Amino acid sequence: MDKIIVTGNGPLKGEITISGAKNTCLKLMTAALLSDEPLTLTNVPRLSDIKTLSELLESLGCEVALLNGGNVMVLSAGKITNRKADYEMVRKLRASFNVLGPLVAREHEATVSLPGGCAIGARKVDLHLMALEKLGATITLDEGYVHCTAPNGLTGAVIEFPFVTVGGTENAITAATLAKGTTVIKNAAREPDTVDLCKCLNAMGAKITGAGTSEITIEGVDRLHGATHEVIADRIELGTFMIAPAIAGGEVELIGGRRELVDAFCQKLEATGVVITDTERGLKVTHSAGDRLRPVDVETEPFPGFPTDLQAQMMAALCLADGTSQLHETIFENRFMHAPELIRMGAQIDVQGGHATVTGVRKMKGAQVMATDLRASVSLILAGLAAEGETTVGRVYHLDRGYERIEQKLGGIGALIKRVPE
Ligand SMILES: CC(=O)N[C@H]1[C@@H](OP(=O)(O)OP(=O)(O)OC[C@H]2O[C@@H](n3ccc(=O)[nH]c3=O)[C@H](O)[C@@H]2O)O[C@H](CO)[C@@H](O)[C@@H]1O
Ligand SMILES: C=C(OP(=O)(O)O)C(=O)O
Repeated sequence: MDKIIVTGNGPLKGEITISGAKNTCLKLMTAALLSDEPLTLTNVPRLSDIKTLSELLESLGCEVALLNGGNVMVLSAGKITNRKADYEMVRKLRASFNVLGPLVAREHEATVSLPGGCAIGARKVDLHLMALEKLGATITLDEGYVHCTAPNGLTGAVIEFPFVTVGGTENAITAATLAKGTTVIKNAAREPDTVDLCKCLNAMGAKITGAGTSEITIEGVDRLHGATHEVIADRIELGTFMIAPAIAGGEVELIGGRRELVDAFCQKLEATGVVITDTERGLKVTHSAGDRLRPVDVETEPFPGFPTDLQAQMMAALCLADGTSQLHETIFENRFMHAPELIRMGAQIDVQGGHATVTGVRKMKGAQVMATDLRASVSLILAGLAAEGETTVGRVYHLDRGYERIEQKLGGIGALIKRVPE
C-alpha cells in the first residue's frame, strides 16, 4: 500500500482546477438505472469510489464506458440483468446503497447489502427504508441484506424525515420519479449534490420541483429517457484546497470554485483572517505565512451550514491558530479520528464526545500518521504542509476514494509531496 510524504515547504502559489464532485457523481451514476437509454456524465472525477460503483452497476447489467481519459462516462442500463447488489461491492462505499431506490422503482424488486463507507459513525439506513415503505415497498432484512419489493410498483406519498439525510433524500427522490402519483419529501436535504441529482433527473424526463429547498415534490412519470449532464464542482475538494494556503500561507486560485457551494465555510475561513476573493475563473485564497490565523468556533450542520466533510480540514488549520477554537460535530458521532494523529504532530486538542477544543500552537512537527477515513486523511496532509519536516501519511487508499491526483494538484502549487510504495 502506498504512502504519501509531505514536507513543510513554506508559502504556496498557483492554481488548482477543481474536479467534478465525488458525492454528486456517485448518485448521478445510480440514476442511470432508472432508464433503458444511456446517461452520459461529463466532468467525472477519476476516483476509486467511482470505479467501485461502476463495477457494482456493471454487476447489475448496466454498461459503463469511459471516454476522454475517464472524464466522460456513458452508462447504459438497457436491461437490468441482476437485482442483487452484493456485499463485496456495497461494503466499500456508502453511496452504493443508493442503487436501491432506482432498482425498486424500475424493477419492482431489489436486494441490496447494508452499506459501508467511511467509519465515522453508526450510519443507519432506517430512514432510507422508511421512505421506501411510505412509497409502498415491503422491506425485509436478512443476513445483512435489505430485500425490497413492490410488485405493483411504487405509489407517491408524503415522506417526512425527522432530520436531514442526504443519502435518504436522494434514494427517496430516485424511487419516486417512477412512482404512480405525487410524492412530497419534507425536511429534504438541500445539498448541492441533491440539487444536481434533481437537475439530471429532470433532464431525463422526471418532474421534480423544489430542489434546494426543504420540500421537494416529485410527480411520478411512466419512464425516464437518456440525457447528458455535467457533474458540478466538488465543494469538498474546493474547501480542502482552500485550506492549503490558509495553513501554509500563499496565494492559490481554485478554478471552478464558487462561493455559494461553500459559503458557510468561507465565512469561517474569513473569520480566521484569510482573504477570499471571487475571480473570473473561481475563488482566490490569500494568506500571509507570517500571520497566525485567528481562532474560530465551528459547528457542522446540513447544507447550507458548515459541512461535516470539511470539519477535519478546518481543525488542521485551527491547530495553528493564535488561541482556542471549539469544534462541534453534530452530524456523525465518530468524526474526530484525525485528532489523535494531529496530536502526534504536536497539536493540542481535547475531544469530549462531539466537541473538540483546539488550542493553537505556533508550529507542528512532521510525524508518521494514518487515518481511518477520507477527510481525516486529507487533514493530515494539510497539517503536513505547514509542519516542520516530513509527514508520512499511511493508508492512502482512503485519499484515493475522494481526491483526484492529489500529489499533482498540491505539487502544482509548490507543495513538496510525493507518493511512495510502502
Ligand atoms: C456518499 C455521500 O454522499 N456521502 C455524504 C452523505 O452521507 P450520508 O448520505 O450517508 O449522510 P446522511 O445525511 O444520510 O447522514 C446524516 C446523519 O443521519 C444519520 N442517518 C442517515 C440515514 C438513515 O437512514 N438513518 C440515520 O440515522 C447518519 O448516521 C448521520 O448521523 O452526506 C453526509 C452529510 O453531509 C456526508 O458527510 C457524506 O460525505
Ligand atoms: C464521508 C464521506 O464519504 P462516504 O459517505 O462515502 O463515506 C465523504 O465523502 O467525506
